[in-house]
Amino acid sequence: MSDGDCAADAAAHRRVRSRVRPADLPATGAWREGMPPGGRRFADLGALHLEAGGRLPHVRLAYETWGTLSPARDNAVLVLHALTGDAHVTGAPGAGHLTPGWWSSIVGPGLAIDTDRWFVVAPNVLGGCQGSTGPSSPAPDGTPWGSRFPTITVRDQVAAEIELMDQLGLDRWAHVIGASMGGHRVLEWGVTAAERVHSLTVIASAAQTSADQIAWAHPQLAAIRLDPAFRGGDYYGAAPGQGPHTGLALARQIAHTTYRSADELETRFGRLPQHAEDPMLGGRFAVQSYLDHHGAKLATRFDANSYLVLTQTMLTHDLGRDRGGVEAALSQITADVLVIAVDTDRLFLPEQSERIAAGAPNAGPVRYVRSRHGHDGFLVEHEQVSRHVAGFLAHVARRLDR
Ligand SMILES: CC(=O)SCCNC(=O)CCNC(=O)[C@H](O)C(C)(C)COP(=O)(O)OP(=O)(O)OC[C@H]1O[C@@H](n2cnc3c(N)ncnc32)[C@H](O)[C@@H]1OP(=O)(O)O
Ligand SMILES: N[C@@H](CCO)C(=O)O
Repeated sequence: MSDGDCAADAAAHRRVRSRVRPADLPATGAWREGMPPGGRRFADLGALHLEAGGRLPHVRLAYETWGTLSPARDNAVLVLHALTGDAHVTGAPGAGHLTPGWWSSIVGPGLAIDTDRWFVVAPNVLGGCQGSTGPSSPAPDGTPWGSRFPTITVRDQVAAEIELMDQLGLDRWAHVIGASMGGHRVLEWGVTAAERVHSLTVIASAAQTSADQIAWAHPQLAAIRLDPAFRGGDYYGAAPGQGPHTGLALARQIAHTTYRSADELETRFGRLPQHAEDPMLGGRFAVQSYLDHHGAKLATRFDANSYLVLTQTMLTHDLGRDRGGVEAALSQITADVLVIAVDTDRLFLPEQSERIAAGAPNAGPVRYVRSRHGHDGFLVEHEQVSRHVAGFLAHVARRLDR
């Protein structure tokens, strides 16, 4: 079994995947200066001592790169994915393959994060299942960590990313950008390694997880843990397709509802039945079918233990922990900061973005994406996100004299 395999428990699902996923991309050795971009690479980072205690004896991060590092090494941009994202941000030409990524409309030649200009690096997060060390990776005894995977935090994830940066030979990111869970890490970079980041963009995120967000996550965690196929987290030896897919799909259904706005669901689906199904006779409404679809789809591409571990890092996310509170922590950020919120986001409320902008000394006013889609607006509203990010990066380039 390879490190961080999202489908470790679901070989059967490989047959239904409709397109090539990052796990199928060519794996190459670590990136070295002067190398062309292309494919997924791995960085072996050694042991990591964890914030909550304990250690991971061997940490590996999978990552992809696009563009070329400038001779002055001043054009490196770090892109940090959200909960179920991965290192495959874009399939821009020149990246060695043309499979679209989750931000293909934002990152690429001539796009907002212009890979003709910036050297872009995107790691799969620690705890994930797309090549980086996570619960499906082998523990020292050679079997998957499963239930034994230690508690990790956003700070541990960033500590691993700092190790990656060192291994790549980079001193300072020109820019670090991420949304949602990616935004947690962006902010943590800004505090933990203030001197190593020139500028930040944090999208649809928060400096501290709210009670409401913890509440929404609570039944998601329970849905996975209560699936009999979860087996306390040690399900990797199960027959193909016998993993905790039901629990994971249910968790995604709960989450997906929070990723979209009530208004959108009403406008798109209203009370329409799903095709010929009759809700009066036990059939589904269209919105139920929509959630079934998204739940089932995630279960084909993600590992339930990673979902738990990463969700837990979001729950414990608190930029102010042991730093005198959120405002004291935000005040330590020296980077220029762009904060973007989605006006209809009912999970990461615009107030949470306003708090970041008010607290980070070099943040401008919050820029709003106007969308009917809610939290997922950062993945859907490409033009608006591009406009805000491109404008800010032009400012960053001027400040760097690039
Ligand atoms: C950084 C990251 O976050 S990376 C991870 C991003 N990707 C995901 O999160 C995957 C989950 N998908 C999503 O969250 C969203 O689809 C997004 C954000 C990627 C795109 O949003 P939208 O373009 O608005 O897509 P939408 O939410 O309408 O979903 C479309 C899907 O629902 C399906 N669908 C729509 N109506 C119904 C229905 N009544 N019954 C069943 N399925 C339905 C469509 O067929 C389509 O399926 P497909 O994605 O398999 O092609
Ligand atoms: N669709 C996003 C939402 C979380 O921000 C994801 O799955 O990562």
